[in-house]
Amino acid sequence: MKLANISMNTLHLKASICHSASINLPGSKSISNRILLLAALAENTSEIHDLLDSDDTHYMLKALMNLGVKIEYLAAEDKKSSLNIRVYGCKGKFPQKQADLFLGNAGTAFRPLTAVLAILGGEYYLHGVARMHERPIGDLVEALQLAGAVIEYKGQTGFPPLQIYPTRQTRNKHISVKGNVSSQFLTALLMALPLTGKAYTIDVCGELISKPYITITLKLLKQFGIQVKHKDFQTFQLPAGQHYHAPPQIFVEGDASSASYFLAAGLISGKPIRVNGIDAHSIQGDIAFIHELEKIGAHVHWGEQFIKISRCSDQPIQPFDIDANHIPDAAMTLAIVALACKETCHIRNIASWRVKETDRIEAMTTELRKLGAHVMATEDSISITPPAKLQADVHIQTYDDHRMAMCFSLVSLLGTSVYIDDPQCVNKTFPEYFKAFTGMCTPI
Ligand SMILES: O=C(O)C1=C[C@@H](OP(=O)(O)O)[C@@H](O)[C@H](O)C1
Ligand SMILES: C=C(OP(=O)(O)O)C(=O)O
Repeated sequence: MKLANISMNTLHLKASICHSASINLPGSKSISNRILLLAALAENTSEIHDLLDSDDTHYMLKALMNLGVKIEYLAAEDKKSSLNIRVYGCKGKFPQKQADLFLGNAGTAFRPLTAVLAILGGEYYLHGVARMHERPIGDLVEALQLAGAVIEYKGQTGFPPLQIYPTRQTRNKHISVKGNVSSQFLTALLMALPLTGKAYTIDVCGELISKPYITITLKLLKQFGIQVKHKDFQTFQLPAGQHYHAPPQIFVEGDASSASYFLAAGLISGKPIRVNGIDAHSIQGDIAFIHELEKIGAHVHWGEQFIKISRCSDQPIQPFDIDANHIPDAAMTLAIVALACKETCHIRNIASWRVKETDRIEAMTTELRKLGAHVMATEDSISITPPAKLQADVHIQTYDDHRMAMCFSLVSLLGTSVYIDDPQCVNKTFPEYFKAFTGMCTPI
C-alpha cells in the first residue's frame, strides 16, 4: 500500500500501524570511517566489506583518494546501502602533500583527518558545510599543537575551516586534551600519534564524554596492530615503533544507532521487529540503547547477527529518567519514545547535543512542542511530558540533521499523521531509511 508522498521536500507519513519486519542495517558510520582511514594508512592492502554507503563515508573516501590513496570498488551483494572496496595502504604516508578537502558535516572524517594530516605534515585545507564551521575543534587543535603541529584557523578561532602546514621539529611526548566537548578529539589523537613512530602519553583533562566511542577506537586500533594502554579512560599510552597492519578482510557491523529507530518501533507497536547486522558482541556503544528499552518494557531476543524486539501489548511503556552520556545519538530516539509514556521522562547529561549536526536540545524542544508535548530544556538535559493527544499534521523541521528526520518518523506510529521536512538529510548516514521505515508500516 502507498504510504508516503514526497513533495516540495516534505514527506507525509500517515498515522500507521507497524507490522512485524526484518531490517538489514546499513554499516556503522563510526566503524566505516575509522576503518577507511586506518586501512589507507596501513602497510598492506585490505578488503573492506559492508562499508556504509552514505554522505559521511563518501567524504572520507573522496578525501583519501585526493590524498593519493588507491581505492578500488568491488562488486557488492546489496548495491544500495553498502560498499565493498579494496584499499591499497600507503604505509603511513599520504602520496599527496597538498590538498583541499571538503568534508561536509562528517565529524568522523573531519576530526581524525585533521589529526592525521597535522601529524604527517603537508599543506592541507580542510573545510565543510556552514554547520561544520560552527562545530568546535579548538581542543583538538591545541592538543595537536602540543605535539608539534602547525594549524591555522581560516575562519573563527576554535572552528573549521583549517589550514594545516608542515610540522615543527620539536614534539612534546606528553600531551593533554579536553574530553568534555567531543570524544572524537581523543579518537583523532589515538589514530594519528602512532604515525610518528614515537611513544606518547595522552592525558584527558576533565570529564571524558561519549566513552563507548573511545572503546570502538581502541578495539579497531587493536585489529590494526596498534597497542594502547589506558587507565580509567584518563591516561592513554602509545608505545614507540608501531605500524598499521590491516586485517586482509574486514567486515563492518550494522549501525547500532540506525537500528534504534526500528527497535523503538518494535517497542512502541509491540510488533516483533528484527534488525540484522548487530548482536550482543557488537563493539558499538549504542547497543546499550537496547538495555534501556528492556528496562522500560521491551522484550528483547539477542540472536546471532540479529536482535529482535517486541512488547506485550498489555504492558505499558514505563517512563524513564536516564543519564544518556554514553549513548548520545540513540538518546534522540528515546526522546520520541517518551511520547508513548504516560508521565514525564528525563534525558540527562547530553550537553554534546548542542554541538552536533544542529543544536539538538533546541531542535528537539521546538519540534516536540509543536506536537503538543510539554518540554523543559536545560544546557545539558531535556524533560518531556507527552500531551493527552498529539497534534496531527505537524510539519517537523529537520535542521539538516539526519537523526531529527529519522526519530520523528516514529510519531506516525503513535496514531498521528506527521510531515517530515527535507527528508533527504538522512543521506548523511542512512540514504534508504524512509524506504525501510515505510516498508514496515501500513496506514490506519
Ligand atoms: O566517534 C564517533 O564515531 C562518534 C562520536 C560521538 O560524538 P561525540 O564524541 O562528539 O559525542 C557520536 O555522537 C558521533 O555520531 C560519532
Ligand atoms: C553526531 C553525529 O555525527 P558526526 O559524526 O558528524 O559527529 C551523528 O551522526 O549523530
